[in-house]
Amino acid sequence: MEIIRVEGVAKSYGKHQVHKDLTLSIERGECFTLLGPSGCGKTVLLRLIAGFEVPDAGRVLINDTVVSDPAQGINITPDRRGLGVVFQDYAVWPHMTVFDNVGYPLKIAKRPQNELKDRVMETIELVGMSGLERRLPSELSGGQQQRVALARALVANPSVMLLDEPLTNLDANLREEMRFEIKELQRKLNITVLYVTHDQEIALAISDRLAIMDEEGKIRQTGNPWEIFERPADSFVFNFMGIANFVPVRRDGEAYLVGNGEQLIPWEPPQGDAPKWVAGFRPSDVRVARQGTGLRGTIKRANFLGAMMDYLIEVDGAHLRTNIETHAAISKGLMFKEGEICVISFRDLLWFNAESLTEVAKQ
Ligand SMILES: Nc1ncnc2c1ncn2[C@@H]1O[C@H](COP(=O)(O)OP(=O)(O)OP(=O)(O)O)[C@@H](O)[C@H]1O
Repeated sequence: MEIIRVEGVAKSYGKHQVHKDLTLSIERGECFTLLGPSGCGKTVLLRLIAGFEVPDAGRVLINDTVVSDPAQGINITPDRRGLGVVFQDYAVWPHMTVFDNVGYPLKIAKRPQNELKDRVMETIELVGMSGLERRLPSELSGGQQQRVALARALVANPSVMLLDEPLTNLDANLREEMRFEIKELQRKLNITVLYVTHDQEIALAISDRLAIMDEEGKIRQTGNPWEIFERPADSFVFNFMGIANFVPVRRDGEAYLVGNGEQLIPWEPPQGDAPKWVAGFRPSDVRVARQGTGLRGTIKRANFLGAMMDYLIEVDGAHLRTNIETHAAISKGLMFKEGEICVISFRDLLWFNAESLTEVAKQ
């Protein structure tokens, strides 16, 4: 059952149209991520849902209640939408203790003192901050401050949490730890989370479902992490979810050749009659060997990245990237040097129509 519904929403700032006719549904109890490049309108959408912005057209519903509908003159204020919000720039208040920061939403809601105290202590414990109630934010680490912001968003028992890139300012280790904690909290409290980020890894790690938004604010695909990664709806999604190789192919009778060369691509050819095709594959979907069947190429660049070896390979004028675990490369004799000859084959490959580079040709 859906808990948030955005229906045909449009939003412009002056001449700049950020959203036009955007529709999106979020199910009760799921962790839903909105993933898209910087500036595509993710924060604007969250602010529209939270009630900090009013749409020019369309409606927003929360729990089947219309909370924004300019056509009807409806605009419920943020504090009456039952949402917990952690915005990137919505930091904790520096002059207030942890206790006062977390208790603030209950204080302005004029909740009785006893209830406020119990609930604040309970929420502080929930985010693992017990014992630090009297500290000021300046006496906390970045991760602890982020926990305070989370606690403040959770204290009023919201049915939905809106999180806007809450981990951006944390270092890599802390980011990973916090993303597991957010997921744990969501499961434990059985609440709905709408998470906004441009970080693919976080999105794949925490989401039940995710939506991929392009630069124009258009949603290209909605699905679970597996569907988004393995069954991208188009080349934008495919490319956005990791480095992708797009290699033009030449059709010659039944043969499909790379670039201008004479080598057959060792993969089922595309069906359909697009005038030109492009083969799309991720570096991890390329197998590299010293001999055997496959496409012959030349190692143009060999980069040691610690756990991985990253190779740039030229095949008949086309350049493609592949990577292999360093341990595997050593044990299998695949530590290539620049200029060496290699043979490549594929674990997975998708055909794209070269004209638009948007539609995946179904195999
Ligand atoms: N109050 C505003 N006035 C004018 N333009 C705005 C306003 N808020 C957002 N925009 C513009 O709307 C576009 C979308 O901004 P938004 O903050 O939603 O992007 P985002 O996808 O969240 O990006 P990021 O991942 O970098 O945070 C941007 O071009 C931004 O400049």
